[in-house]
Amino acid sequence: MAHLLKKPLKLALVQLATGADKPANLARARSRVLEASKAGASLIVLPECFNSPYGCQYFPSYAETLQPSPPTKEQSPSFHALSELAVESKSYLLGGSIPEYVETTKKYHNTSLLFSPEGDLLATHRKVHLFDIDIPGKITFRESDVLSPGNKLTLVDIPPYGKIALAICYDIRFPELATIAARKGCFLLLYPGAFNLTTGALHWELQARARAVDNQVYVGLCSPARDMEASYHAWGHSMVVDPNASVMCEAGEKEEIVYAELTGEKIEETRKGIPVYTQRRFDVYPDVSEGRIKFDE
Ligand SMILES: NC(=O)CC(=O)C(=O)O
Repeated sequence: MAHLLKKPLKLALVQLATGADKPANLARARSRVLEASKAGASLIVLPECFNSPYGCQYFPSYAETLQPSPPTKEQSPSFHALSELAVESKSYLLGGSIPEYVETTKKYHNTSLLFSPEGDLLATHRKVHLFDIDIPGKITFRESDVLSPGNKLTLVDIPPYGKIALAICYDIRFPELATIAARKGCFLLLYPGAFNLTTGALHWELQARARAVDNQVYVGLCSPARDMEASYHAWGHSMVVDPNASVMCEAGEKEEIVYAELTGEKIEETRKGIPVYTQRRFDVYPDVSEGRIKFDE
């Protein structure tokens, strides 16, 4: 049987310390991505809102325009920084997310961008599930006050490795998206994400391990570093989880790069040992991946 992951892949998650200065964020991202590439990573991930602070009050002033593609440097300095950096680092590079403004619709989105080692934009994913929560005395957050949701799943082929799925932070809480991506052949689910001190302690690792064990695939979560001077306190703890739901690597709270070696054999071995993958009873319940789904493959 052909492996879902056709060649071993070194994945790097850059838990970047971000601040209010966008050019400084981009410069910092550059030096950390080059460090990861020197360490042998061929897929490098930056966190959610890696070019800006995270918060509704920041989205409009940091937003960049991506259309028409490619945008000019004035429209999207982050697009060009990522594209050039992918070439320089000779890696697949996921710009975790940036605030995006769409002139035609006058809407803002939380959008991640994946570039090939040749610097081409392979995919964009707009956060599908917006982070609207209210835990009294702890945290209230309403992304939908400013942002609009994306309306598609994003599965991308990254030759010679195979297919990966892109989603952002709160998207991880919706297991249907992960299940569909896995059933469509993805070997890795990537979630740049900024959980916080309340929800991070509760659910960050649990969600990562749950999506992995449900689907017997690799899962990567990449957070900004924690900054207690910022208005939003990111959880940190970027991690890669293997298809058996074991944590392969985990960052602390500060800026750090964590690495994991992914192999197709590990997926096959996990699925052979506990063969839920082939034991599903779609005669009893429907296969969610067969429904009406909006894709960007
Ligand atoms: N920030 C998010 O989008 C999600 C989050 O913090 C959570 O789900 O918890």
